[in-house]
Amino acid sequence: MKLQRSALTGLRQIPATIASPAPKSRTSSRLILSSPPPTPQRQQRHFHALSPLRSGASNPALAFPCLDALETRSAKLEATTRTRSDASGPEPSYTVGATQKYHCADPLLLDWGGVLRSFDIAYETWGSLNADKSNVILLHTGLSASSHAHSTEANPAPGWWEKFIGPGKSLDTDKYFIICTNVIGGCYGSTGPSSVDPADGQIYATRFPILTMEDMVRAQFRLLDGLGIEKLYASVGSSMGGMLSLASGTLFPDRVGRIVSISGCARSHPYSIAMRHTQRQVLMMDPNWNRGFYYGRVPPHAGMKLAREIATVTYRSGPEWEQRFARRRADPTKPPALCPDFLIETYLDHAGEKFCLTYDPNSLLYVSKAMDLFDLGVEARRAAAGRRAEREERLAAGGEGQQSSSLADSSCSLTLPETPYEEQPGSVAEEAEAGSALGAAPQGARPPEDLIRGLAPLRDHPALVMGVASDILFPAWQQREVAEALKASGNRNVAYHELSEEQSMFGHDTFLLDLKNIGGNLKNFLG
Ligand SMILES: CC(=O)SCCNC(=O)CCNC(=O)[C@H](O)C(C)(C)COP(=O)(O)OP(=O)(O)OC[C@H]1O[C@@H](n2cnc3c(N)ncnc32)[C@H](O)[C@@H]1OP(=O)(O)O
Repeated sequence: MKLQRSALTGLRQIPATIASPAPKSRTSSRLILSSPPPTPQRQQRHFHALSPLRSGASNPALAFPCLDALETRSAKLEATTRTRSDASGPEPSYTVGATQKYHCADPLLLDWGGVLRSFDIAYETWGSLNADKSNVILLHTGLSASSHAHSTEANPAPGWWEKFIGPGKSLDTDKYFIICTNVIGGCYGSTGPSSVDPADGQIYATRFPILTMEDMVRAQFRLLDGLGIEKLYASVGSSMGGMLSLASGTLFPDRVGRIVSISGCARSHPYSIAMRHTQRQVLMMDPNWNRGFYYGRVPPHAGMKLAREIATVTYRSGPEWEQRFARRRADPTKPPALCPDFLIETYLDHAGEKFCLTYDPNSLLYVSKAMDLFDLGVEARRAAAGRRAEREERLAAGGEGQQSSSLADSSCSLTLPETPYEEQPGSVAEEAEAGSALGAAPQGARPPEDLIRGLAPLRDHPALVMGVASDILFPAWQQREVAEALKASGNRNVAYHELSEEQSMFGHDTFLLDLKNIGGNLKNFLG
């Protein structure tokens, strides 16, 4: 094998076969041009340093297997588009496994002005409904989960809460009839951006309206209406499901018996919004996203992969990764690489790989935005009610014609203001005094008045709130805030459990993994 001498050190020998010439970059020429004027000695050194450039680059170009893999996937997906005659495109159907489906033919008016003229809800059930239909538990999912919380006869694959559901389990199917739905906005059978708009027979894509948690809950209660279920024994959820659970109780206090919120919150805080923002941005910057109109074409799988990697950083914890991966590299015998190299990097890469073609990218955008918009404070709830009332009035007055103009009004036209934003020192503290600010209240402090009043509809509902100290996405202070706000609103039946770092290092994902504490407390609470 022919060997070349390393240009700068002269120490390393590089096989010529892998020493492909690096592309001439503007950066490197700029660097050379901006060097200080050469002295005779420096000139001599420069000659030695630069001479290998005459016969090629100083160093071989690095290899990028992570980018090769993305390109290969794009090419495969592209080829699928070309070879498929039905023009349905290369993206997966997303819906996995058999579910039951409820079709609601009545329009659903949404909080931010959009409307679904009709919609489907995919759902699955476990256990038996009792004669007076009083044993129903509505189980809410996290952001990207389907209704498949547990295996069923129709779909025997394990569900996302397989170990928590069953006879004698945390959600005891000997006692309760458990219903889990895919949320609207999702892609596992419920109406979402990848569904067809009944108005024109085309896929919604980003013509799908902005959603809220409350919209998702209203759709779920339409399903309950359809099943003839007047009141839930309990509303149970973790993560986004915890938000949905609280939203169910505040929207329909007479139709919910008990509330369980695990690693959820009563309103999204700026850090969680920031983390979801970055995920949406990397996804939307993937050229294949095409402003949401990628159906029938190569989907934005690279953006999805990166979004999932960022999400995974928020789902687990540093202490867990310290124990699990420490600073180990995947292959310490190889030189470092810019592609995944450390075990934590290959882990994130794997998490992104697993997810990038299993969930509809537009669903990720809409559902994660709905999480950002979540706020059960009384001011936000009043404002939403006001908007709805106004919209309903306009629709009633104008009928179908008004409906389309209401949709046009609801389309987002926000642009960044030309005047630079200026921080308002003191305003947050003042708002906190007035009881309406977001923020981590010191332990034992009274929660914001706005939230106490917003959660007041739940004052008579036995409630279980659980949090995890190692969770950075829905931090434990938010769980304490929910529990304290419920108590401050007059609720005397609030159970609060916080798992210490010793009990769980799994961060936000603890709700999926900790059968003993999460599952145990849930079982005790439900009775
Ligand atoms: C915000 C909301 O509303 S909800 C958010 C909820 N969270 C999520 O959606 C994330 C979901 N989490 C998962 O899917 C997890 O896999 C869980 C919770 C189901 C299981 O977690 P764990 O059992 O701890 O496994 P984890 O996924 O961390 O690691 C195992 C996987 O990583 C792979 N892996 C582990 N270490 C490495 C590594 N260093 N390099 C590459 N791959 C690795 C394993 O091979 C395994 O792969 P597989 O899943 O394809 O079999």
